[in-house]
Amino acid sequence: MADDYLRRIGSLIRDSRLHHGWTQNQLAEQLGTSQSAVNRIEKGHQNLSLEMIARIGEALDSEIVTVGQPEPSHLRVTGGQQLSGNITVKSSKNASVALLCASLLNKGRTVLRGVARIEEVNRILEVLESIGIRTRWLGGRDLEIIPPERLELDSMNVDAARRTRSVIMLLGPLLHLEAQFKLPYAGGCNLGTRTVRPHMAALLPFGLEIKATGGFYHAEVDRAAKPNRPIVLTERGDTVTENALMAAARYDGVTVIRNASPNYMVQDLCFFLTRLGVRIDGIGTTTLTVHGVEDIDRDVDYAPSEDPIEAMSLLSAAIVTSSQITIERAPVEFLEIELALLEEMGLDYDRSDEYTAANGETRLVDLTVRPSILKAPNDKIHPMPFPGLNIDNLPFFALIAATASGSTLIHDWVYENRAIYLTELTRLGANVTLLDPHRVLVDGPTRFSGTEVICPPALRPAVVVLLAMLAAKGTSVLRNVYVINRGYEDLAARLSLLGARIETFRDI
Ligand SMILES: CC(=O)N[C@H]1[C@@H](OP(=O)(O)OP(=O)(O)OC[C@H]2O[C@@H](n3ccc(=O)[nH]c3=O)[C@H](O)[C@@H]2O)O[C@H](CO)[C@@H](O)[C@@H]1O
Ligand SMILES: C=C(OP(=O)(O)O)C(=O)O
Repeated sequence: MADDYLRRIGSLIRDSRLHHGWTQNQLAEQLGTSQSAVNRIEKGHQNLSLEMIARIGEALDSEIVTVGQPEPSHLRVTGGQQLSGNITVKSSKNASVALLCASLLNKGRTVLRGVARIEEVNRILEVLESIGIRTRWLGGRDLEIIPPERLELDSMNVDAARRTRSVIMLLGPLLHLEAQFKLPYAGGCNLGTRTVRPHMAALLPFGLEIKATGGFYHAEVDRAAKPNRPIVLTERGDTVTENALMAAARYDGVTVIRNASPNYMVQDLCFFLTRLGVRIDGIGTTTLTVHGVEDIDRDVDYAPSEDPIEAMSLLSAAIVTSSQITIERAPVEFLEIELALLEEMGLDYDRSDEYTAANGETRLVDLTVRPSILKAPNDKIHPMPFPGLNIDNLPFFALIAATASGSTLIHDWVYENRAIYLTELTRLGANVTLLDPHRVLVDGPTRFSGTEVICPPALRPAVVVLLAMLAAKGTSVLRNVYVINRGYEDLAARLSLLGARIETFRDI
């Protein structure tokens, strides 16, 4: 068994043991082995037979690994537990997938450090591998990416590609590599129609023409085309800005992108491109001036920053369970509006002095959240492109509003479908009224009670339901949690380390 797997299995065993509140000695007793053997197993220093893994799984009443196609996995939550302790925010899904796509711009070796082990990253890795790119976990969470001489786009793993929205970000890099190619329609969260036209408009000045038919975008590249005036994005979208940046990065000239998104994943991509020798003026603003380079062949090392949406999820976990926890490494510059609003609602919390993320740029803090009595905010809550309240954080405000006294109007003007999923909270006892597809009215406070829910097909609403279950009296079941694993690494196990009672199980 490869060392990397042994370490991962070891850490799953450790998490599960801690979840049971057992010492290494206690687990050793159950297994009829020594404490030092358990210690070696947990550190990944011990070869494990399948029989041993099964015995450990049985002792801990938890499936450590599955063999073959995994069945859908579910969570059983015993709510009402207060959480305590410290938890560290992991790197963001959205930056990681953008950087994986951007690694195609580089003929050299790319190493991405501290990448969260999430399903969205796995799907993009499957896509990259299927077209001939060598990818390898170096141990822990560092990823190595080495491109081949020539891509094999016809062998693309279409199933994996269709499960992500991120695959759309291959358009920008591929236009430099191939004169003709096709990509499957992008998937991701099912939030109603999500636009592709802005991507086509942003990439047309680089000669990329796309026809969408039969489930694929068919692309043709006119190499003579040049972006001879500023590219004005018709909407300030994150992935569209990233596509424009990746196209501009290998264009031998200067490209100005206006109405660019300055959001966290875009900033991470800019910092990464800078390491590849691309000069970008205006990082963090809505006008980016990119001094591209025709050829990039560098060995590069970069660590994407921490996920503001995960930080917001953890803040919400503390709030709904009335707990004191410390959230370490929260990227505060992407949470300022959220924190200001929570303060207005009455949240009692402290933040540490700022320090810098491993990318050398992003400002981080540790946030200590204390139990607070919240009231509804004075005005409706609505998202805006950065530096506004992040659209992906909006669902968490519906949950928080349900714990606060008074009425809160949540207005999701961006997505056609996401607000609708927030009505799932009514199953757990919240008072959420859908006023129209974009607006919900939440009346609190709520005494949540446990029940069974199937995950909505959207990441953040699914996490919101899970967090409500942590607050709910009694036992709840959350079914089909792939959607959560798409964006969060071992969320259930990490919450369990804070004292939540969550078990993972599968249908037989
Ligand atoms: C892989 C990735 O990075 N995904 C993120 C990215 O998706 P992505 O950039 O793909 O977001 P979309 O292109 O789907 O845009 C989101 C929605 O916003 C609308 N829109 C956006 C900007 C604007 O100025 N006007 C406007 O109307 C679009 O029409 C669309 O309906 O950004 C979204 C919005 O931050 C996040 O929810 C996603 O997590
Ligand atoms: C909408 C989201 O993701 P995606 O763009 O990958 O569907 C999200 O991260 O909440």
